[in-house]
Amino acid sequence: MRPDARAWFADRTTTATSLDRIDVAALLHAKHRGGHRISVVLPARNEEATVGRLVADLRAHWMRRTPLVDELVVVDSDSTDATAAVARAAGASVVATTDVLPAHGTRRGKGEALWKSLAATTGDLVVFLDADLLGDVAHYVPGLLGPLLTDPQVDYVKGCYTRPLQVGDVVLPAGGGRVTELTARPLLNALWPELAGVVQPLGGEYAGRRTALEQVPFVASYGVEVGLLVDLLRLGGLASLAQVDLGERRHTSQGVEALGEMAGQVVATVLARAASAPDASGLLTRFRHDGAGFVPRTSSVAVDERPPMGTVPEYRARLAG
Ligand SMILES: O=c1ccn([C@@H]2O[C@H](COP(=O)(O)OP(=O)(O)O)[C@@H](O)[C@H]2O)c(=O)[nH]1
Ligand SMILES: O=C(O)[C@@H](COP(=O)(O)O)O[C@H]1O[C@H](CO)[C@@H](O)[C@H](O)[C@H]1O
Repeated sequence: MRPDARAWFADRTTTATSLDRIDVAALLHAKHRGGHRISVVLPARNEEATVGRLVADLRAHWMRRTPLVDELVVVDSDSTDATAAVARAAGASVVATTDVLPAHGTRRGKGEALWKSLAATTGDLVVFLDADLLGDVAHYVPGLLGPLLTDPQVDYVKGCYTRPLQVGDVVLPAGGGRVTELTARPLLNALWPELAGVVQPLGGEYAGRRTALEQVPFVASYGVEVGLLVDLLRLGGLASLAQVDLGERRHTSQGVEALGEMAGQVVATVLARAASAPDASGLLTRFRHDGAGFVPRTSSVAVDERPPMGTVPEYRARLAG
């Protein structure tokens, strides 16, 4: 690792692997002393199997027992299952991406749900968690908030964790984060070596200051994490970033075929951010074998992004109001 990445990794990595490793009382005090309002956002597309327990746990811990979180919003991202009803029944506020900033239309993708979440929440600190997380992850919330509540220089905090991989009924102790290991990490190391210390650049659990998040574009697809990381590096420098070891992360994993398109979206975003990038086609061709021969399938992975929320008139009017 380059000296700047190594120094960042040493200075900006903290540990919050369980609740007994976190001084929640101190965080509550810092929240009140700083006059902070905290939003938790769960982008969810067809997560009826996991979103209810997750919402119930997070509300019990951080809204009922300990008033750390002020609002918990599930962003329903064109779900075709009962995600919205299950989340609402568990106590979450639920907004459909189509209902937020309707004049701007709705694009497909996780990043779109996250971009719209800024217009559907009010916290000056925003925590993002995937809605397909498994196991006890309540500590993720105070863990991610810690650096934001205690260090005014930090604008964005990434969770990091070991990533078991579930294959059928077997859970392998490692192997998760396939797009990270095979695509994002090599590209980030090559193009932004100062980010080499980021353990989970694509991890879906992170938190940020609204004042920073509203100044950067949100890639509508799965390119959103890598796009935010590069854009927030450019906005505030390495010193404005931090990461927290949250222990282990398990989630409902997609197959390699779906991850192929995700990887394409990550690569397209990296190419769009790397000024020296050739004029990327925005297309990805993959192949299946139909028994007789290889059948190509081309899909668009072109970067489709939303502008910084701070430039959207309706958002600015809401802030002014
Ligand atoms: O168009 C989308 C795709 C995904 N997601 C959500 O984003 C999170 C991460 O997506 P996914 O689990 O598909 O990615 P993985 O974790 O498998 O890489 C999950 O809560 C999804 O429900 C979303 O809100 N809209
Ligand atoms: O890190 C990764 O390689 C991918 C896939 O993880 P798995 O191989 O399914 O554990 O998962 C992440 O990437 C997505 C794109 O940035 C994020 O949106 C997901 O939240 C995150 O789980």
